[in-house]
Amino acid sequence: MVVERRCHKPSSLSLNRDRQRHPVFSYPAGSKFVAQELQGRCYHPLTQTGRGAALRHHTHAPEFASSRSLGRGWAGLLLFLVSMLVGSACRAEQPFPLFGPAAQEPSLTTYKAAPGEQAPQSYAELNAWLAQRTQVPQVSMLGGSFWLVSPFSPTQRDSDWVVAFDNTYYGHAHIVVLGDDGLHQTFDTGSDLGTSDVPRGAAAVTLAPGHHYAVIIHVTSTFFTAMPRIDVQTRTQFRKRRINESALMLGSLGVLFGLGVFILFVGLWIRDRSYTLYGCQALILVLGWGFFFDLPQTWLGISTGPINFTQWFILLPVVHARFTIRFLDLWRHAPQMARVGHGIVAASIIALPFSLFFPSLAFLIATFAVSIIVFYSACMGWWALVRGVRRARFFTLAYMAVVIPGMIILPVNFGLVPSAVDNADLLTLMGNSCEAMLLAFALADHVKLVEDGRERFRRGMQEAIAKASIDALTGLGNRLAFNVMIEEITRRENSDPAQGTWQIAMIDLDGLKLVNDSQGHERGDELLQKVGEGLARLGDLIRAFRLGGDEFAVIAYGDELSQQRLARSLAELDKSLCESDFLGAGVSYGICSAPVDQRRFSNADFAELVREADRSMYAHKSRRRMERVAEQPLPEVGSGD
Ligand SMILES: Nc1nc2c(ncn2[C@@H]2O[C@H](COP(=O)(O)OP(=O)(O)OP(=O)(O)O)[C@@H](O)[C@H]2O)c(=O)[nH]1
Repeated sequence: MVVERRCHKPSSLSLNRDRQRHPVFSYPAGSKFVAQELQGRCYHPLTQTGRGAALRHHTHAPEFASSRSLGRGWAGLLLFLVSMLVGSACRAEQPFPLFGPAAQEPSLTTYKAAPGEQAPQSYAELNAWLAQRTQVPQVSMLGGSFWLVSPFSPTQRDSDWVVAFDNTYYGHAHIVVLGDDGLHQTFDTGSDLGTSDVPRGAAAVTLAPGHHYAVIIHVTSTFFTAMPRIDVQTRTQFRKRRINESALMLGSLGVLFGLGVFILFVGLWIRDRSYTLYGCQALILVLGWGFFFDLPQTWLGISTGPINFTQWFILLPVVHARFTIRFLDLWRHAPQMARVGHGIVAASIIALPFSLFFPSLAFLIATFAVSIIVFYSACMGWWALVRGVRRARFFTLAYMAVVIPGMIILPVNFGLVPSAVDNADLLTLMGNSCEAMLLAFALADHVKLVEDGRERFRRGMQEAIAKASIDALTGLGNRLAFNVMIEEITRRENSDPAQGTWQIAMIDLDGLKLVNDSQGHERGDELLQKVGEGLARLGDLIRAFRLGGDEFAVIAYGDELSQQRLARSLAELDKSLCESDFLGAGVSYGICSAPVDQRRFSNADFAELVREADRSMYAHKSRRRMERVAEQPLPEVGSGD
């Protein structure tokens, strides 16, 4: 039974074009549905053989405990790296000239300095002057006033030399260079004065080969960051070295600053606290190192008063600990450790004013604060890495970049072992830049992991929807799939109206109850499957659904001829069922079609089509019933007894 509902004249567009416009039909009809795209609200059905098929092999893998063996591999590699580097640094007999030609490092004797004491005026007075001094083993890390004396003789036949007083932060140094050739040269340097060279504390002197000289330094500082050192180098060598050091210092600061600003901006933009904390952390490091190298005074002429680099480093754990907690999600995975992190934050906040009131302790507090936070973050990263947390890979690597120089430098700073490198501060700054870069990688890696997780979730949802859209018995789409397809068609037609004819057939299976009751439910299921198979074979541009029970529907697209073909196919299916051994089986159906020609289709239009097809199907069914009744032999008339 075919009921036609014409809207406009039918189209004559080619099938290929129609297929392009309606890719939903370009897969074999009757196969299972896979929802391909769940982008917010809209998704469209595809079949098993389409793109959706590739999705089936995807598995869900939670990030935690996903790759423990991989994590242990990384951890082992890092441990090996650290032990190699620290071991070779400790074996070094002389400081390794990392940043340029090695300098002469004449030995340095330290004496206590008293107020009002003057340096000797000539080399000849030196011995008598030294006899009046009280020698001490080394400068106190908590600051004070000291005399540092270092005799030396130039080892090269060169007259242009540079004497540099470095390896430590100091407030004010008055440096006197005396020689047995009558040389008497003085210069003042130090953070309190606003030095003009970066890094601080170098002066050019003219030395005659074969003569003896001495550097006498009167240094006063609230604290020292390491044991002071005097470097004597020819000017050419010194220039090379200073260019290298300055370039590396500025490069490292530039990396920190660039990463800090960029990631802070990204964090504020996407409102992600990890990024914001990371950006702040990098910028605090820039300020800390900038103050360490006296850049505000040297470049900007700003006097920083009681504020020095230490306050920035004490502030660092406040953001650093929170970044670690957030990035590794410690509140969820290790709440005790997250509490420890918050303890570090609180301790740093308390220590900040303390460092201003007790300036000589400021560096020790800063060293302690930085060591604790680096140790905490490295341990947390390590802990997470061993548990297979993928995002901890670059994170742990980043902390190795500061732990390695830290392990080499800290014992040197406290005078416990001889210096292994010639500019420990710069090495630490470079370690910080590497750390910042690796943490930026860690954030990028994290973004990728989040994106992967989102993709897995999306695919999981697609699979779930696909499963929920399939009728398990027949493999046809179910009522959900039917509704989705109608929505999809209306959406497509509205955005890109086509020319053609939409046909909907409503089909009801006859005799299922009889088969169930007389031949058993299994035979009833077989009958349903047979109908499903028959409908699935109807044609390329036809999709069949089992709406529930013994109700089926077909949506087809084509021209008038295809509509007639659909009616013929359903009639053949009915015939084959009637001739089968399923008792009283057959199909009743009604087809309704709506030609479209640049016409907007709504859900209501389709609902109307479905209703009309339904009405026509019931008409067909009742007519078949009447026919059957008519075919039955009339009951015999009583014999009249
Ligand atoms: N075997 C089987 N039976 C089902 C299934 N779903 C529904 N049924 C049964 O199918 C029967 C449908 O009953 P009716 O609607 O009267 O079906 P019918 O015998 O074809 O009669 P008409 O549709 O009125 O022509 C009910 O007894 C249901 O319990 C199924 O998945 N498998």
